[in-house]
Amino acid sequence: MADTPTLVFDFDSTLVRVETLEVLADIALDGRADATDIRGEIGRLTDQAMAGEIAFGDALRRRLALLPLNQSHVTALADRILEEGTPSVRRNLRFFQDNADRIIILSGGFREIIAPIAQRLGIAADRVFCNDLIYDAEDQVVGVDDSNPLSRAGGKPEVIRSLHLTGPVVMIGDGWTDAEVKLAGAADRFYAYTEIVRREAVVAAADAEVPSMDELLHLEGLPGRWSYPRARVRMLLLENIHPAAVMRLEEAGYTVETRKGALDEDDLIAALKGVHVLGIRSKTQVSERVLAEADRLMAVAAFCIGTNQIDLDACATRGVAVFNAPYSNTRSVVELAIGLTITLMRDVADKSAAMHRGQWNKSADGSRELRGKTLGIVGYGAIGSQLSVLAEALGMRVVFHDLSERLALGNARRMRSLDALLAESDVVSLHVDGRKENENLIGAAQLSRMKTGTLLLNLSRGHVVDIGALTQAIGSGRIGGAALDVFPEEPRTNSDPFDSPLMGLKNVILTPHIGGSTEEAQEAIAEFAADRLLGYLNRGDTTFCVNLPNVQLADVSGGHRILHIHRNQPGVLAELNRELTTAGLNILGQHLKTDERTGYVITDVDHGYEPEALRALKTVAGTLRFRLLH
Ligand SMILES: NC(=O)c1ccc[n+]([C@@H]2O[C@H](COP(=O)([O-])OP(=O)(O)OC[C@H]3O[C@@H](n4cnc5c(N)ncnc54)[C@H](O)[C@@H]3O)[C@@H](O)[C@H]2O)c1
Ligand SMILES: O=C(O)CC[C@@H](O)C(=O)O
Repeated sequence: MADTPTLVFDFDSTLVRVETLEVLADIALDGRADATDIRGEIGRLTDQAMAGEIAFGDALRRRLALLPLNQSHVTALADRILEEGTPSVRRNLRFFQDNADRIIILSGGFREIIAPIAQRLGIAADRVFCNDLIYDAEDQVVGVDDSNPLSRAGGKPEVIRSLHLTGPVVMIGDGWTDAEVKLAGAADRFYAYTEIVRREAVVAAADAEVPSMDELLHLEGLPGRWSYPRARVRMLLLENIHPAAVMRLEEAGYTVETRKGALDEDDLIAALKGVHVLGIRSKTQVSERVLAEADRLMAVAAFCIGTNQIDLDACATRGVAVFNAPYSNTRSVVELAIGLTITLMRDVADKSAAMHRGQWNKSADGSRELRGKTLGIVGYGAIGSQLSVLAEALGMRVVFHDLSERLALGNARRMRSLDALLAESDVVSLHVDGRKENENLIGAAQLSRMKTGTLLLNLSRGHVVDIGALTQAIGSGRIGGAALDVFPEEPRTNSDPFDSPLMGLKNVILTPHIGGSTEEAQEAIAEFAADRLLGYLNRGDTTFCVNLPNVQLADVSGGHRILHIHRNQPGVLAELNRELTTAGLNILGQHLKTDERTGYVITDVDHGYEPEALRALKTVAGTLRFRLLH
């Protein structure tokens, strides 16, 4: 077809991640005393030639003259060149193989090195244009074939012109000699390929910069390994999320930006423009207003347990998936709760503070062992139930209260009411979730039901305790001490001030929301939440999603996957399938899962269909979000 473009690829630092001559220099100079100097000179010549500062043919001959190169060196590189394929080229191998008849390799490099890659990509030998090394009788390289235009300045445009290609010619490469093809009028478009090396002058001369094959194929409207270049998917991670997450997401090809603190609503709205995935911890409020303004948002990950800072319903209504890491910091919170209980029981915090002021106060008054005391756990979920096990192991009696039916572990006793638990406990530890209804769960009335001298711990959410009432109860002596890790108002960053009426009170320990802040927990959260995001973005997998139906999915293989999130209303699946049939799609497999609010349909189809036909799926009544994956 006349309009089908011919894609002309450079080789070094484009199809492979190395510069051939530099690697040959390393091999040929191995063990020589002057290796560093020669190596440096060769690198300089390569850079100057690639940036267009000296003529290519000139640079090639000068570099070869510097090298004691022989056939065995060339063969050594040829034998391992397949390992040096550029990552996104390797990923898109199938594109090369399926489109080999519209691809040309055009390089100043050498045939022996290019041939194995061309073969792997399925490109016929007569579509490879490159230099031929000349050897003497001892197999030493003495130069290149001077009659080959590619051994001279301006060789690449000359070769392309001589081919009399019909249809558009698209040149792709990292060097100046590639830019020259377009500048000399031998190509219609030139893409500066920057996955391996980025040269300013080359980028400036290009129609566009492509940091990967995925981007190139996307810009050219050609089918690649990924339905959408992952580098175009922008992720914003706030609140100092562990670098393990950034590493995992970047390694998968996504573009990740990080910021240390949380953002207020207006700043978050501004920061979310064009962002597809938001990562937060407990402080960033993802409100209805934020979501209404987020033009691209498809997923939010809470890199923590709590999700009360996110308007989950508003997210679901927009088809925005929300993930968290429900178990990764559980143990850290439990260990801190145990430590704080002992610290409160022994008045350690005040005694230590006094020592720092030079006061020695050796006394057993008010100091008690854990053993035999009753711990009342409010909220017997992941944290509460694990605390129960550890507290019993330390000799405590455990009672608990939970709104849901929970299995009592060990000898723990379930209490039918919160009041009954409060009346019986020596220590009350709060581990309820952050639902709105739990605001002031512990207020003046509840504090008055506790035994005099009871200790109170809150490592759940700040709004669960009425701080004014607690301050009074501590002042009156009803509460013997308290440890609070969470507060109704928490500073957004470490540089913002903290204030609370509890500051300075006796036997009150205040910690800056660090229950889950251990190195182990933060790394585990980072990996878990990043994996959930990758599962969703790459496969459509919603396992552990907290606001959409959970569907566990294998990788897309062979076909394409259509993901359709919709309001749970009658007839959506039937209409969707009607549209799929009209579009001529052959369905390979289909899942539907609904909750009371939302439906999620995953349809794997054969890829031989007209992509335009899929547009109709977006118009199916009730559609919230539609995505195609392959
Ligand atoms: N301080 C920290 O750094 C830190 C770290 C992790 C988790 N958290 C918080 O700890 C809390 C517990 O986490 P989890 O993983 O155990 O959650 P979870 O969902 O496993 O357990 C919470 C339990 O509380 C129960 N519950 C809710 N409201 C209740 C009420 N009014 N009365 C009795 N029971 C009630 C639920 O039924 C559930 O069993 C959450 O608020 C979470 O955000 C804090
Ligand atoms: O690390 C955080 O910001 C939150 C920790 C904790 O409250 C959680 O919900 O997991």
